[in-house]
Amino acid sequence: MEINGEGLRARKLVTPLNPGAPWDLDLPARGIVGLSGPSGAGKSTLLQALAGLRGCSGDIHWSGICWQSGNRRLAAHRRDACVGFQDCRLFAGTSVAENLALVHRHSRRPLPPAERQQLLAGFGATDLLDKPVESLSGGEAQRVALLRQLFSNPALQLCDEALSAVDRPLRLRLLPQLWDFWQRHQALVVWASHSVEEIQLLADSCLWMECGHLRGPLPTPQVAARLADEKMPEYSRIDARVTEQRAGLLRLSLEGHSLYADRAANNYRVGQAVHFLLAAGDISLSVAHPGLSSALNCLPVRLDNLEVAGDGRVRLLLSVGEAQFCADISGISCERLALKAGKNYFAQFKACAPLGL
Ligand SMILES: Nc1ncnc2c1ncn2[C@@H]1O[C@H](COP(=O)(O)OP(=O)(O)OP(=O)(O)O)[C@@H](O)[C@H]1O
Repeated sequence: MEINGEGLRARKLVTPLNPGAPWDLDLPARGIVGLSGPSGAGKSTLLQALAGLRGCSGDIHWSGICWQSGNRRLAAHRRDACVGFQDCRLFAGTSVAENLALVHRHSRRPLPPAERQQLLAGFGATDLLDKPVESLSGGEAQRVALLRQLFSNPALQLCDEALSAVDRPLRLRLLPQLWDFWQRHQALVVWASHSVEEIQLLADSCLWMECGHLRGPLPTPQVAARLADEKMPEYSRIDARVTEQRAGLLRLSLEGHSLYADRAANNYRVGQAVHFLLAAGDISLSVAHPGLSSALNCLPVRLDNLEVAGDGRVRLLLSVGEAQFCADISGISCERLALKAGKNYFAQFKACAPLGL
Protein backbone atom coordinates (compact mmCIF):
# COMPACT_ATOMS: atom_id res chain seq x y z
CA MET A 1 0.00 0.00 0.00
CA GLU A 2 1.30 3.48 -0.92
CA ILE A 3 0.79 6.14 1.72
CA ASN A 4 0.24 9.84 1.19
CA GLY A 5 2.68 12.43 2.42
CA GLU A 6 6.23 13.49 1.86
CA GLY A 7 9.39 12.77 3.76
CA LEU A 8 10.70 9.73 5.54
CA ARG A 9 8.39 7.67 7.71
CA ALA A 10 9.59 4.56 9.52
CA ARG A 11 7.49 2.46 11.86
CA LYS A 12 8.56 -0.23 14.31
CA LEU A 13 11.99 -0.80 12.78
CA VAL A 14 13.71 -3.65 14.58
CA THR A 15 17.28 -4.85 14.01
CA PRO A 16 19.31 -7.29 16.14
CA LEU A 17 20.54 -4.18 17.97
CA ASN A 18 17.14 -2.98 19.23
CA PRO A 19 14.85 -6.02 19.71
CA GLY A 20 12.91 -4.39 22.55
CA ALA A 21 12.99 -0.78 21.39
CA PRO A 22 11.57 -0.40 17.85
CA TRP A 23 12.53 2.78 16.02
CA ASP A 24 9.85 5.19 14.77
CA LEU A 25 10.88 8.10 12.62
CA ASP A 26 9.09 11.00 10.92
CA LEU A 27 11.37 13.34 8.99
CA PRO A 28 10.48 16.02 6.44
CA ALA A 29 11.34 15.67 2.74
CA ARG A 30 13.86 18.52 2.97
CA GLY A 31 16.39 19.72 5.50
CA ILE A 32 19.44 18.55 7.38
CA VAL A 33 18.86 16.37 10.42
CA GLY A 34 21.80 15.57 12.69
CA LEU A 35 22.21 12.09 14.17
CA SER A 36 24.47 11.74 17.17
CA GLY A 37 25.07 9.65 20.24
CA PRO A 38 27.81 7.53 21.81
CA SER A 39 29.97 5.20 19.77
CA GLY A 40 28.32 1.83 19.18
CA ALA A 41 24.84 3.21 19.90
CA GLY A 42 23.43 2.15 16.52
CA LYS A 43 23.65 5.20 14.24
CA SER A 44 25.23 3.36 11.29
CA THR A 45 22.81 0.47 11.82
CA LEU A 46 19.86 2.86 11.51
CA LEU A 47 21.21 4.55 8.35
CA GLN A 48 21.92 1.23 6.66
CA ALA A 49 18.52 -0.18 7.66
CA LEU A 50 16.80 2.86 6.12
CA ALA A 51 18.76 2.46 2.88
CA GLY A 52 17.91 -1.25 2.66
CA LEU A 53 21.51 -2.33 3.24
CA ARG A 54 20.90 -4.03 6.57
CA GLY A 55 18.07 -6.39 7.42
CA CYS A 56 15.33 -5.08 9.67
CA SER A 57 11.64 -5.61 10.20
CA GLY A 58 9.09 -2.81 10.14
CA ASP A 59 7.78 -0.31 7.61
CA ILE A 60 9.68 2.39 5.70
CA HIS A 61 8.04 4.90 3.36
CA TRP A 62 9.80 7.68 1.46
CA SER A 63 7.75 10.42 -0.21
CA GLY A 64 4.67 8.20 -0.11
CA ILE A 65 6.50 5.27 -1.75
CA CYS A 66 6.72 2.00 0.15
CA TRP A 67 10.33 0.92 0.57
CA GLN A 68 9.54 -1.83 3.03
CA SER A 69 6.40 -3.27 4.57
CA GLY A 70 5.77 -6.82 5.77
CA ASN A 71 7.59 -9.13 3.37
CA ARG A 72 7.82 -6.45 0.69
CA ARG A 73 11.24 -4.87 0.12
CA LEU A 74 12.34 -2.37 -2.52
CA ALA A 75 15.94 -3.21 -3.50
CA ALA A 76 18.51 -0.77 -2.15
CA HIS A 77 19.62 0.37 -5.64
CA ARG A 78 16.01 1.29 -6.52
CA ARG A 79 15.63 3.63 -3.51
CA ASP A 80 16.35 7.30 -4.26
CA ALA A 81 18.91 7.34 -1.45
CA CYS A 82 22.59 6.95 -0.79
CA VAL A 83 24.67 6.14 2.25
CA GLY A 84 28.00 7.88 2.69
CA PHE A 85 29.95 5.19 4.54
CA GLN A 86 32.61 5.90 7.16
CA ASP A 87 35.09 3.87 5.11
CA CYS A 88 34.22 5.70 1.84
CA ARG A 89 33.82 2.61 -0.41
CA LEU A 90 35.09 4.32 -3.56
CA PHE A 91 35.03 2.19 -6.73
CA ALA A 92 38.32 0.29 -6.61
CA GLY A 93 40.64 0.26 -9.62
CA THR A 94 39.41 3.61 -10.92
CA SER A 95 40.53 7.23 -10.68
CA VAL A 96 38.79 10.00 -8.75
CA ALA A 97 37.48 11.44 -12.04
CA GLU A 98 36.05 8.05 -13.04
CA ASN A 99 34.32 7.67 -9.67
CA LEU A 100 32.67 11.06 -10.07
CA ALA A 101 31.78 10.57 -13.75
CA LEU A 102 30.09 7.26 -13.04
CA VAL A 103 27.69 8.63 -10.43
CA HIS A 104 27.07 11.75 -12.51
CA ARG A 105 25.99 9.57 -15.47
CA HIS A 106 23.57 7.58 -13.32
CA SER A 107 22.23 10.51 -11.25
CA ARG A 108 18.47 11.11 -11.24
CA ARG A 109 19.26 14.83 -10.70
CA PRO A 110 22.59 15.46 -12.48
CA LEU A 111 24.39 18.67 -11.57
CA PRO A 112 25.23 21.25 -14.26
CA PRO A 113 28.96 21.47 -15.25
CA ALA A 114 29.50 24.84 -13.50
CA GLU A 115 28.21 23.41 -10.23
CA ARG A 116 30.49 20.37 -10.54
CA GLN A 117 33.51 22.60 -11.21
CA GLN A 118 32.65 24.79 -8.23
CA LEU A 119 32.36 21.76 -5.95
CA LEU A 120 35.66 20.31 -7.15
CA ALA A 121 37.42 23.61 -6.47
CA GLY A 122 35.65 24.18 -3.14
CA PHE A 123 36.56 20.68 -1.94
CA GLY A 124 40.19 21.11 -3.06
CA ALA A 125 39.76 18.05 -5.30
CA THR A 126 40.72 19.43 -8.73
CA ASP A 127 44.29 18.16 -8.35
CA LEU A 128 43.10 14.73 -7.24
CA LEU A 129 41.10 13.93 -10.39
CA ASP A 130 43.75 11.77 -12.11
CA LYS A 131 44.74 9.87 -8.98
CA PRO A 132 43.79 6.22 -8.49
CA VAL A 133 41.47 6.04 -5.47
CA GLU A 134 43.85 3.57 -3.77
CA SER A 135 46.49 6.34 -3.53
CA LEU A 136 44.28 8.79 -1.62
CA SER A 137 44.83 9.64 2.03
CA GLY A 138 41.94 8.96 4.44
CA GLY A 139 40.83 12.61 4.42
CA GLU A 140 41.17 12.89 0.63
CA ALA A 141 39.12 9.72 0.16
CA GLN A 142 36.39 11.11 2.44
CA ARG A 143 36.24 14.35 0.47
CA VAL A 144 35.97 12.41 -2.79
CA ALA A 145 33.28 10.13 -1.31
CA LEU A 146 31.29 13.16 -0.22
CA LEU A 147 31.73 14.80 -3.62
CA ARG A 148 30.57 11.59 -5.26
CA GLN A 149 27.45 11.71 -3.12
CA LEU A 150 26.78 15.35 -4.08
CA PHE A 151 27.33 14.52 -7.77
CA SER A 152 24.83 11.67 -7.38
CA ASN A 153 22.48 14.16 -5.66
CA PRO A 154 19.73 11.77 -4.50
CA ALA A 155 16.66 13.02 -2.64
CA LEU A 156 17.68 11.20 0.56
CA GLN A 157 21.31 11.39 1.65
CA LEU A 158 22.44 9.40 4.68
CA CYS A 159 25.90 10.53 5.75
CA ASP A 160 27.83 8.45 8.25
CA GLU A 161 30.68 10.46 9.82
CA ALA A 162 31.47 11.76 6.36
CA LEU A 163 34.20 14.20 7.47
CA SER A 164 35.71 12.37 10.46
CA ALA A 165 39.15 12.00 8.79
CA VAL A 166 39.30 15.59 7.47
CA ASP A 167 41.35 18.12 9.46
CA ARG A 168 39.41 20.73 11.43
CA PRO A 169 40.29 23.89 9.41
CA LEU A 170 39.26 22.17 6.17
CA ARG A 171 36.14 20.73 7.81
CA LEU A 172 35.09 24.21 8.94
CA ARG A 173 35.54 25.39 5.34
CA LEU A 174 33.57 22.50 3.83
CA LEU A 175 30.59 22.69 6.18
CA PRO A 176 29.24 26.05 4.89
CA GLN A 177 29.68 24.80 1.32
CA LEU A 178 27.65 21.71 2.12
CA TRP A 179 24.97 23.75 3.83
CA ASP A 180 24.77 26.13 0.86
CA PHE A 181 24.66 23.19 -1.59
CA TRP A 182 21.72 21.59 0.23
CA GLN A 183 19.87 24.92 0.32
CA ARG A 184 20.08 25.01 -3.49
CA HIS A 185 19.65 21.28 -4.23
CA GLN A 186 17.05 20.26 -1.78
CA ALA A 187 17.21 16.86 -0.17
CA LEU A 188 16.67 15.24 3.18
CA VAL A 189 20.13 14.79 4.65
CA VAL A 190 20.70 12.75 7.80
CA TRP A 191 24.15 13.68 9.05
CA ALA A 192 25.61 11.26 11.62
CA SER A 193 28.49 12.75 13.55
CA HIS A 194 30.17 13.02 16.93
CA SER A 195 31.34 16.56 16.16
CA VAL A 196 29.46 19.27 17.97
CA GLU A 197 30.67 21.78 15.36
CA GLU A 198 29.35 19.74 12.44
CA ILE A 199 26.00 19.20 14.12
CA GLN A 200 25.64 22.88 14.99
CA LEU A 201 26.80 24.23 11.63
CA LEU A 202 24.65 21.87 9.55
CA ALA A 203 21.64 20.51 11.37
CA ASP A 204 18.21 22.10 11.66
CA SER A 205 17.24 19.47 14.25
CA CYS A 206 18.84 16.35 15.61
CA LEU A 207 18.23 12.69 16.44
CA TRP A 208 19.90 11.13 19.45
CA MET A 209 20.77 7.44 19.58
CA GLU A 210 21.88 5.83 22.83
CA CYS A 211 22.14 2.07 23.57
CA GLY A 212 19.88 1.31 20.59
CA HIS A 213 17.21 3.81 21.72
CA LEU A 214 16.33 6.54 19.21
CA ARG A 215 15.03 9.94 20.35
CA GLY A 216 14.04 13.05 18.45
CA PRO A 217 14.07 15.07 16.35
CA LEU A 218 15.28 17.35 19.17
CA PRO A 219 16.41 20.99 18.97
CA THR A 220 20.04 21.09 17.79
CA PRO A 221 21.31 23.21 20.75
CA GLN A 222 19.96 20.55 23.16
CA VAL A 223 21.93 17.81 21.38
CA ALA A 224 25.00 20.05 21.07
CA ALA A 225 24.95 20.61 24.84
CA ARG A 226 24.65 16.86 25.38
CA LEU A 227 27.61 16.19 23.10
CA ALA A 228 29.65 18.76 25.00
CA ASP A 229 28.44 17.27 28.30
CA GLU A 230 27.15 20.67 29.42
CA LYS A 231 23.75 22.21 30.12
CA MET A 232 24.38 24.88 27.49
CA PRO A 233 26.68 24.36 24.50
CA GLU A 234 30.03 26.13 24.44
CA TYR A 235 29.41 27.24 20.86
CA SER A 236 26.31 29.14 19.77
CA ARG A 237 25.11 29.11 16.20
CA ILE A 238 24.24 32.54 14.84
CA ASP A 239 22.28 33.01 11.63
CA ALA A 240 23.05 36.16 9.63
CA ARG A 241 23.03 37.52 6.10
CA VAL A 242 26.00 38.65 3.98
CA THR A 243 26.03 42.37 3.18
CA GLU A 244 29.57 42.73 1.79
CA GLN A 245 32.78 40.77 1.20
CA ARG A 246 35.91 42.81 0.63
CA ALA A 247 39.62 42.23 1.13
CA GLY A 248 39.07 39.15 3.27
CA LEU A 249 36.59 40.91 5.53
CA LEU A 250 33.02 39.67 5.52
CA ARG A 251 30.31 42.08 6.67
CA LEU A 252 27.13 40.49 7.94
CA SER A 253 23.78 41.71 9.11
CA LEU A 254 22.25 40.30 12.28
CA GLU A 255 18.90 41.66 13.48
CA GLY A 256 19.71 45.03 11.88
CA HIS A 257 23.24 45.21 13.34
CA SER A 258 26.49 44.94 11.37
CA LEU A 259 29.03 42.26 12.24
CA TYR A 260 32.48 41.54 10.82
CA ALA A 261 34.31 38.27 10.24
CA ASP A 262 37.90 38.33 8.97
CA ARG A 263 38.62 34.61 8.63
CA ALA A 264 36.04 33.75 5.99
CA ALA A 265 37.59 31.05 3.78
CA ASN A 266 34.72 30.84 1.28
CA ASN A 267 33.23 33.24 -1.25
CA TYR A 268 29.74 34.48 -0.55
CA ARG A 269 27.01 36.27 -2.48
CA VAL A 270 25.59 39.52 -1.11
CA GLY A 271 22.25 38.69 0.52
CA GLN A 272 23.23 35.05 1.09
CA ALA A 273 22.00 33.50 4.34
CA VAL A 274 24.91 32.13 6.37
CA HIS A 275 25.57 31.01 9.91
CA PHE A 276 28.60 30.73 12.10
CA LEU A 277 29.62 29.57 15.57
CA LEU A 278 30.67 31.80 18.42
CA ALA A 279 32.59 30.34 21.36
CA ALA A 280 31.25 31.46 24.73
CA GLY A 281 34.79 32.29 25.85
CA ASP A 282 35.33 34.75 22.97
CA ILE A 283 32.69 37.22 24.18
CA SER A 284 33.11 40.02 26.69
CA LEU A 285 30.37 42.11 28.25
CA SER A 286 30.17 45.83 29.16
CA VAL A 287 27.49 47.76 31.02
CA ALA A 288 27.99 50.85 28.80
CA HIS A 289 28.92 51.17 25.12
CA PRO A 290 32.68 50.57 25.08
CA GLY A 291 33.36 53.19 22.38
CA LEU A 292 36.08 52.67 19.79
CA SER A 293 37.79 49.34 20.28
CA SER A 294 39.98 46.94 18.33
CA ALA A 295 37.23 44.34 18.83
CA LEU A 296 35.22 45.10 15.69
CA ASN A 297 31.95 43.62 16.86
CA CYS A 298 29.74 45.19 19.48
CA LEU A 299 26.10 44.15 19.89
CA PRO A 300 23.45 45.57 22.23
CA VAL A 301 22.17 42.47 24.05
CA ARG A 302 19.68 41.48 26.68
CA LEU A 303 20.83 39.17 29.45
CA ASP A 304 18.25 36.38 29.54
CA ASN A 305 19.84 34.07 32.09
CA LEU A 306 22.94 33.54 34.28
CA GLU A 307 24.19 30.22 35.50
CA VAL A 308 27.17 29.67 37.78
CA ALA A 309 29.48 26.95 36.44
CA GLY A 310 31.53 24.74 38.75
CA ASP A 311 34.89 26.31 37.90
CA GLY A 312 34.19 29.93 38.93
CA ARG A 313 32.83 30.92 35.53
CA VAL A 314 29.37 32.26 34.91
CA ARG A 315 27.59 31.18 31.73
CA LEU A 316 25.37 33.97 30.37
CA LEU A 317 22.55 33.53 27.90
CA LEU A 318 22.30 36.68 25.77
CA SER A 319 19.86 37.71 23.07
CA VAL A 320 19.77 40.25 20.29
CA GLY A 321 16.32 40.18 18.72
CA GLU A 322 15.53 36.53 17.96
CA ALA A 323 19.19 35.44 18.06
CA GLN A 324 20.51 33.88 21.28
CA PHE A 325 24.07 33.05 22.21
CA CYS A 326 26.14 32.14 25.28
CA ALA A 327 29.03 33.98 26.87
CA ASP A 328 31.37 32.83 29.63
CA ILE A 329 32.74 35.37 32.07
CA SER A 330 34.44 35.01 35.43
CA GLY A 331 32.46 35.15 38.67
CA ILE A 332 34.48 38.24 39.65
CA SER A 333 33.42 40.11 36.48
CA CYS A 334 29.82 39.11 37.11
CA GLU A 335 29.97 40.63 40.60
CA ARG A 336 31.80 43.78 39.49
CA LEU A 337 29.32 44.48 36.72
CA ALA A 338 26.39 43.54 39.02
CA LEU A 339 24.79 41.67 36.13
CA LYS A 340 21.08 41.00 36.33
CA ALA A 341 18.82 38.93 34.10
CA GLY A 342 16.44 41.07 32.07
CA LYS A 343 18.88 44.03 31.78
CA ASN A 344 20.58 45.31 28.63
CA TYR A 345 24.35 45.26 28.04
CA PHE A 346 26.90 45.32 25.20
CA ALA A 347 28.60 42.15 23.97
CA GLN A 348 31.94 42.46 22.17
CA PHE A 349 33.96 39.99 20.15
CA LYS A 350 36.76 40.20 17.61
CA ALA A 351 36.32 39.70 13.87
CA CYS A 352 38.37 36.50 14.13
CA ALA A 353 35.84 34.92 16.55
CA PRO A 354 33.14 33.75 14.09
CA LEU A 355 33.88 30.11 13.10
CA GLY A 356 32.73 28.16 10.08
CA LEU A 357 32.43 30.83 7.39
N1 LIG B 1 27.59 -6.26 10.87
C1 LIG B 1 27.41 -6.30 12.19
N2 LIG B 1 27.14 -7.48 12.81
C2 LIG B 1 26.96 -7.55 14.12
N3 LIG B 1 27.05 -6.48 14.94
C3 LIG B 1 27.31 -5.30 14.39
C4 LIG B 1 27.51 -5.14 12.99
N4 LIG B 1 27.77 -3.82 12.74
C5 LIG B 1 27.72 -3.22 13.93
N5 LIG B 1 27.44 -4.09 14.91
C6 LIG B 1 27.30 -3.79 16.34
O1 LIG B 1 26.13 -3.01 16.50
C7 LIG B 1 26.35 -1.98 17.47
C8 LIG B 1 26.02 -0.65 16.83
O2 LIG B 1 26.97 -0.36 15.80
P1 LIG B 1 26.84 0.91 14.89
O3 LIG B 1 27.97 0.84 13.93
O4 LIG B 1 25.47 1.00 14.37
O5 LIG B 1 27.06 2.07 15.98
P2 LIG B 1 27.36 3.64 15.78
O6 LIG B 1 26.46 4.36 16.71
O7 LIG B 1 27.28 3.98 14.35
O8 LIG B 1 28.85 3.70 16.29
P3 LIG B 1 30.07 4.69 15.91
O9 LIG B 1 29.66 6.04 16.42
O10 LIG B 1 31.21 4.11 16.67
O11 LIG B 1 30.24 4.63 14.42
C9 LIG B 1 27.79 -2.10 17.91
O12 LIG B 1 27.82 -2.77 19.15
C10 LIG B 1 28.45 -2.93 16.83
O13 LIG B 1 29.49 -3.69 17.34
